[in-house]
Amino acid sequence: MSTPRLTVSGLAKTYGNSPVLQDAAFEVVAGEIHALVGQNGSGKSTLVKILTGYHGADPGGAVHVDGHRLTLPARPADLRRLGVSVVHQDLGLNAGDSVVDNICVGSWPRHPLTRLIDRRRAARQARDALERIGEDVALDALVGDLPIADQVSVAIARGVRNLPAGGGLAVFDESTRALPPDSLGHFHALTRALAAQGTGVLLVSHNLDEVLDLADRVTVLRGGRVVEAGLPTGGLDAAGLTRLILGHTLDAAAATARPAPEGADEVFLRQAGGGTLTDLSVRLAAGEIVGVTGLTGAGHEDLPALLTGARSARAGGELRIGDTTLDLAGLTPRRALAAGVHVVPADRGRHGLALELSIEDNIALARLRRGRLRPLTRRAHRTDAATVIEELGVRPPLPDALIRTLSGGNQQKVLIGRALLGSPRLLVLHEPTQAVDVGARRDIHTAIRRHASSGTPVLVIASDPAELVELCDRIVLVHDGRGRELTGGRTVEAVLDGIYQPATPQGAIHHGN
Ligand SMILES: Nc1ncnc2c1ncn2[C@@H]1O[C@H](COP(=O)(O)OP(=O)(O)OP(=O)(O)O)[C@@H](O)[C@H]1O
Repeated sequence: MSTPRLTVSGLAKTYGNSPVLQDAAFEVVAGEIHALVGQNGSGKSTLVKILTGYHGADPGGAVHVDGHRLTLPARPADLRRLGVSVVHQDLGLNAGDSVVDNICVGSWPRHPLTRLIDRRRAARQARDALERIGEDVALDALVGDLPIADQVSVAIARGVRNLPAGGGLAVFDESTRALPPDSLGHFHALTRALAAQGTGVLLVSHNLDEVLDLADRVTVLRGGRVVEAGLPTGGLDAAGLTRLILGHTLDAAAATARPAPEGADEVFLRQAGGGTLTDLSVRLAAGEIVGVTGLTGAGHEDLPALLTGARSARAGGELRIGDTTLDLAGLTPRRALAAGVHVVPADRGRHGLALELSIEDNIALARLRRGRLRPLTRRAHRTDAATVIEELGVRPPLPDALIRTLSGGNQQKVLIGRALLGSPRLLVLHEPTQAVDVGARRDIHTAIRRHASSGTPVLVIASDPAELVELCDRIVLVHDGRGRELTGGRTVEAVLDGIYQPATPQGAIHHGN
């Protein structure tokens, strides 16, 4: 076997009295893609944060990069010298900054005497980094204006900029979590090319297909301990990997589809437009789960903001819920809530949860926001929190735990569980299972189905075709701002085919009353 780029041995981390990583040991060798997987809260981010210098470790453990021992907590200068870099969750780019700024942020080249930023050298380094991965992106462009494929290139170029040619260690920390399926291929191709040059790649991902497709070997964390170190992925399938991650298999029967609800439409979203969306109509019967998807920029991602009333200035169309008709153009968040529209955003940190408050307070806050006149008693808040923790399997199961201290997936569970508590007349979920492990995804789907079965219509806006096929009774595809329903079989292939095809008049949804 070739030289280890990374050797982790006896690594441990304790927060207060809680050991979250214990005696972790594994190796990443030159030129391999090595996946690090585990349930939410199993310690993956903690390990990555130790590798990248964000956290120190308990005494006793060691990290070696190319045979050199890294002093912990790792210092940025040491990481640069040894060639360790990270591509952050969701690419971690700043949309409002240029390509050069995004690639060079954190380690600008400076003039040796004046210590001022040397912009010419920065541009050269950014271009070199892009060239190394075979990409060519306009250096002055604002990253937010670039197509997602180019944003992927910029994020990876930033990751490789400080790596020695053909060497070093690149850590991809859930980098593809929110990437749409149409840019995943590009990401995977660049990652493979990087490893082929000799760089070691450590890939943290909840996407089992991605792990099986991309990684050569996998290390599995369970409850802070490594239960498999460097297992070749060749002999593994999704069920086998699931068993390793959870410690048990998932009950296949629990995932089977339920009969599609029938009955009069409870909700009619009619000719909705705003942002990139121009014409989307969706009808939902009581208890129906309808998915909405499309390629990046097709317009479906604008739907959550339209339905919360956050984008009403540029909106058009109407939303009918029972006897109430809301004009999307004049919709305010207060009116949307009063009509019973609950939207769970994709960006839980910015629009969803108060990170410095506890699980219980976050749940109580949501009740207040929904305009309850009478505040609930403390005991009711406790019961709410206990319900969410139990139903979604939140870890740690402590109502007083601060949201900030929860792993990403457990934060997501609180967000979804909280939304399911109320009795919305329309529940809108944007990427409901991002960042959650394979078991939690099943729990979330079961909870959504159970909720729908009590009569709530649910709209799911998501980019993963497999998730939509698994969860939804019907699927609407958005192409160039216009929606049409997927007809025929609901399969992953049909969704993927459909999102590339423009709407035809026959396929469009009937707009009449
Ligand atoms: N600052 C902190 N204080 C206390 N506990 C923490 C803190 N940060 C993380 N933890 C705990 O450490 C454990 C491991 O969290 P970590 O973020 O490493 O999990 P993870 O495997 O990355 O999960 P996910 O897949 O959900 O991101 C969790 O139980 C979490 O609650």
